[in-house]
Amino acid sequence: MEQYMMALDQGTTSSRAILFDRDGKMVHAAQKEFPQYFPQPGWVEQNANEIWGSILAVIATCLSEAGVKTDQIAGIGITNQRETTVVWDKETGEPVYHAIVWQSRQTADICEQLASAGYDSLIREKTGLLIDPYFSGTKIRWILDHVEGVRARAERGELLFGTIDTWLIWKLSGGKAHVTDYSNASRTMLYNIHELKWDEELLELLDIPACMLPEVRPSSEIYALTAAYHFFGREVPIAGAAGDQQAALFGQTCFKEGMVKITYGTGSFMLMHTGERPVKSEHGLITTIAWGVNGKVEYALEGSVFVAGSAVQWLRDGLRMFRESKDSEQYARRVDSTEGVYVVPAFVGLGSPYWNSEVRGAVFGLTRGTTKEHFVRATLESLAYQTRDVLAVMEEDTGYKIETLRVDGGAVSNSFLMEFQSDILNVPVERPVIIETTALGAAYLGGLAVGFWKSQDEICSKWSLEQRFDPAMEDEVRERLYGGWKKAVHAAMAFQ
Ligand SMILES: Nc1ncnc2c1ncn2[C@@H]1O[C@H](COP(=O)(O)OP(=O)(O)O)[C@@H](O)[C@H]1O
Ligand SMILES: O=P(O)(O)OC[C@H](O)CO
Repeated sequence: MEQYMMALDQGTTSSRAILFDRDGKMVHAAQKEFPQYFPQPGWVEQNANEIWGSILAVIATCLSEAGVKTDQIAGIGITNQRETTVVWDKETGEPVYHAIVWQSRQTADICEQLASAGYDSLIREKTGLLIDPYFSGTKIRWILDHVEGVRARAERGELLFGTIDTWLIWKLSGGKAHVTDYSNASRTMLYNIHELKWDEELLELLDIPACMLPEVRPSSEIYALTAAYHFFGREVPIAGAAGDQQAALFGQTCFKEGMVKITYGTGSFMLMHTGERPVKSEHGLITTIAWGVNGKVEYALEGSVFVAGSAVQWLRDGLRMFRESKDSEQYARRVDSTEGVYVVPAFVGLGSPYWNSEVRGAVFGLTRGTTKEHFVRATLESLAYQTRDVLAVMEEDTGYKIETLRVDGGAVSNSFLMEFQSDILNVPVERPVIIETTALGAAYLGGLAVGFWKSQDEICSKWSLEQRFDPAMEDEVRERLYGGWKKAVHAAMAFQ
């Protein structure tokens, strides 16, 4: 009977279960969206039980639609929206508060205090990160400070913290395993990425009890078996985990130093593999752990853009400009340019390379002649401009000239976006056959641990190109357009 690896990809807006065969081909996928909560401007929350429910639903749907039995699943790999923070009771399994999502700005005050007390370089040195509400540490602190009775319960050892990987592994294993992997730990602002341990000084600084924290393990290893009674009716090895951006780097087989990928999902994230060497950025990128595999921890340099595909969702759901995200392409193609319109989608501030929590979205260059088509095109173009902001500083920080860019994630099926991306970077863009690279990376990590695949070399041979987009824009046009974007971003930042 044919065997498969199952990837569980728990993203910001939806959960997916995807089956992969030994050739790394997608056999079947099931996907389910779940609710988002916006309790105050700039806050983004989710319900961890609803996330768990969506995972159970996609597992069941995927297996039944594919006609695959549980004894055909060799193992499970997990990948997740990163930084999103859950705190729950270890006896009842009940979360004490909503999951605070990575995009949420509700800890801006705590960050402000840390920055004005001068902790910037200490945090940078130990964790590779900047002080920003993005990371989990201040989100845990916020829950301990704001939810009644929670601090005392945490100090008595009754509560557990986890990012979404940890929460899912804990639930899948019936509460047996409280673990995370190196890549997820490196997003908490509490983990020392050089000494590979939770950092006591940072825990003290944020007043977070160490007993809440999960054990940190490699990204490819059997953490636990699924609790048979739950749903599989069988004990299936949970054999790999990585944050979604690191999993995408793995799925794109960027195993060599200097290789780069960008994933366009809710946000967009460019990661360069830097080998066993953590590279420090001078220009607003962050240093992160790529994964721990084969007894080795490897690092990446990352540019994190908070709003990418979610700007397209905003056009769709907020402004009701079209029914489906993919319709954005036909509107954008109906005009030859935006005629000077720029959209700066800074809905939750700006991440790399600006790191500005206060700035909000803006539109520039409107005239009486501006149409929906210009507006849609300007929004798609903003995704490409943000990528250029990040790529430019990544080249400066590493000294590498980026020759090609591997792309993946929901929005890369938009060929207009890919053409414009290549034009504005003046770099060829390569779209692989499998754009669900995040899930593929998780399957690979899990599959290596259970012997479904033998080695990273074997995996490398499975990457295949679907389409390459070569730059075709004149230099003068490229620089004029990009110059307009820089002016628009700076004008948006001036309006605070
Ligand atoms: N053809 C398209 N053009 C532009 N954006 C798209 C297209 N298809 C999907 N998207 C956007 O991509 C995002 C979904 O990508 P996905 O990788 O599933 O995200 P996530 O993992 O963050 O939930 C959505 O924000 C959606 O608006
Ligand atoms: O949900 P995505 O794919 O945009 O990924 C979110 C990131 O992991 C946030 O750090």
